[in-house]
Amino acid sequence: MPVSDEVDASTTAPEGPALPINELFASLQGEGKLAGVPSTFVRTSGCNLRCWFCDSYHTSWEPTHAWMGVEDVVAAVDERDPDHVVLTGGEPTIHEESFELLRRLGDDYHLTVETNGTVVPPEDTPIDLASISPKLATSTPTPDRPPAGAGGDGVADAADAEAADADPKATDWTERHEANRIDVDALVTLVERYESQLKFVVTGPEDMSEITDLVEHVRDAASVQIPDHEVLLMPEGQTREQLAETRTTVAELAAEYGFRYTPRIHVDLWNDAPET
Ligand SMILES: C[S@@+](CC[C@H](N)C(=O)[O-])C[C@H]1O[C@@H](n2cnc3c(N)ncnc32)[C@H](O)[C@@H]1O
Ligand SMILES: Nc1nc2[nH]cc(C(=O)O)c2c(=O)[nH]1
Ligand code: SF4
Ligand SMILES: [Mg+2]
Repeated sequence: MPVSDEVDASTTAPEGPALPINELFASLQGEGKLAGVPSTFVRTSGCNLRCWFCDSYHTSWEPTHAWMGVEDVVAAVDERDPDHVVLTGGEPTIHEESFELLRRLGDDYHLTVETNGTVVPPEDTPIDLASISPKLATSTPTPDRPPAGAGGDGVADAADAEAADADPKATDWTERHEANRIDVDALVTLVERYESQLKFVVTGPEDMSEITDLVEHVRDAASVQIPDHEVLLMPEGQTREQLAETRTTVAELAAEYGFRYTPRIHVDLWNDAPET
């Protein structure tokens, strides 16, 4: 579903600070060190990257949204009365108004921001957990790895390659995604400033050398420790079936390398249903 029924379906931005909202819902945090914690999710639309596997296709490859004033988002969160709020996307940090929203929510809620780690928020932005998911080389879209979301079957095959050639979306984004997916300085600032987790989407053993190199670089440059238990390996997969194929390998890699494994419990529970 492109835009949640729960969000006001305004197609034009209201006066004052506003955000393009794709979904706003209550669920359990499905990933990372707060997995299982009841949380209200605010999902902005729009992203500066294009992972081929993006499970939020309608915020990246085909962004759709309704505009909500920041005050209306705050009211919708207050109505659900959670302890924890998760701001996600798309990439929430590409919108200045996300920082205004966080400032408005900061006194009342524990705030997690799900981010690809390419943008540093203004210094006064309250964030209790920076959930950083740096994007690896295997996230880059190519004709062999076209977008898997909404309508795709998640299996890159000749038909997808042909479709990607015909529709230049995937190849248009190959270079742009590759050029922008990692910003070590931004990652260092984020881990120095906030309680953090580095949550890597893992497609297989070939991802491990890039993960260990990147973690080493960030550790060398940062003035804070990054313990192994804050480096999380998460299996790639938008559906139960896809996760069933990757999770054992990824769990075994976590055990082998001493990093933490995170499940995707919302996928186990509700598969790829919207607003979960
Ligand atoms: C949709 S993203 C939005 C936040 C931000 N743009 C990012 O990528 O971190 C939310 C989380 O889902 C993860 N994710 C997206 N598609 C996935 C997939 N197919 N399998 C596993 N994790 C996925 C991202 O890596 C990120 O941790
Ligand atoms: N339940 C649930 N937990 C999540 N944790 C991070 C999510 C995200 O899309 O950022 C997410 C999500 O989409 N659903
Ligand atoms: S960075 Fe996040 S929202 Fe953007 S395409 Fe990748 S997974 Fe999707
Ligand atoms: Mg999600």
